[in-house]
Amino acid sequence: MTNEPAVAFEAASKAYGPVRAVDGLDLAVPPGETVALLGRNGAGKSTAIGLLLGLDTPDSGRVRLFGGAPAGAVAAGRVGAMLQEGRPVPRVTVRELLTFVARTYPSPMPVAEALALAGLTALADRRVERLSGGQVQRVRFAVALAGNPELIVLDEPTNALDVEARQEFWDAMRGYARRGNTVLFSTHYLEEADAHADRIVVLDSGRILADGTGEELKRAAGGGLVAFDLAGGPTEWLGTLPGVTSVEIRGDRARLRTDDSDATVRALAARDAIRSLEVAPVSLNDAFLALTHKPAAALKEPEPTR
Ligand SMILES: Nc1ncnc2c1ncn2[C@@H]1O[C@H](COP(=O)(O)OP(=O)(O)OP(=O)(O)O)[C@@H](O)[C@H]1O
Repeated sequence: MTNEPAVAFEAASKAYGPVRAVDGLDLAVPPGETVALLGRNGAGKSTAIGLLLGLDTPDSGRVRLFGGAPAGAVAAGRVGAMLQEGRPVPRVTVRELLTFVARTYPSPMPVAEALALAGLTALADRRVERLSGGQVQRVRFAVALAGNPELIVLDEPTNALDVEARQEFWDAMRGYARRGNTVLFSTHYLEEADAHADRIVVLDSGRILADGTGEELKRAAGGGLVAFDLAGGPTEWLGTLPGVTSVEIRGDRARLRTDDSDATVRALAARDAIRSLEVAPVSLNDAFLALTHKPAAALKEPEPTR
């Protein structure tokens, strides 16, 4: 391993006519990190991934993989990818397919190892067209592993999978990441980004809106919510409390947004204004909305877990 980032976007831009799909993107991913690219439809995730894999070239700036041009890293098998478009399912077994793909790489991962990592050992002799959607997605993951890559790039890998298939997919991905490999995946799902990535990069209109852990995004979006009963008390002083960024009064209940819940609660307690006190962290969903300033309808959420 070198000290080079696994992935580096350096002021990379790509426009389609008037649309700046990727707009001056600067992003470095060190080896071993799992990063989620989070954004709404059209945020620029797939375009960024296309640039990263050398499928497209930036209009300006550049993209480097392990310190070199993407095409070199891809040809050497250092990068595996799972893109969105589904290819027709071949009429061969899982093992046959993987064996065939592995032969196209200079130093492939042993087929049995790719099968195990993708959770497909028991399905190795099943024909691909007889698998479920979730299993096919893991076959695509195994195909991406065939070249024994150090970096894997996944464009919305769990789209259209049910909860169980999603969990199985992420288990497979984590097994790969635990070996010290780098993962970059795109998603619309906040919970998936939070649960499976070390770092979340929020993209909007081809630019980075936020970059950090789920916790950091929540903090950046304004910490928490403190609510309590006013019990007929005055309200004009609430906005001056430490940490408070906004005040909302509904009936006899005050709801304060704060970037320092602890300080806000201490100040309220000093005034004995803690009747039916409620303190809640800002949700990741709220954080994302605050960052993108878009209505909730623009977001997709995964189905609730069982
Ligand atoms: N080949 C293309 N020709 C014209 N416009 C394009 C092309 N590819 C992408 N765009 C536009 O660039 C912008 C970014 O699209 P991109 O597919 O990268 O977003 P995304 O975040 O991956 O969205 P999704 O979540 O829907 O996959 C969008 O406005 C899209 O319409």
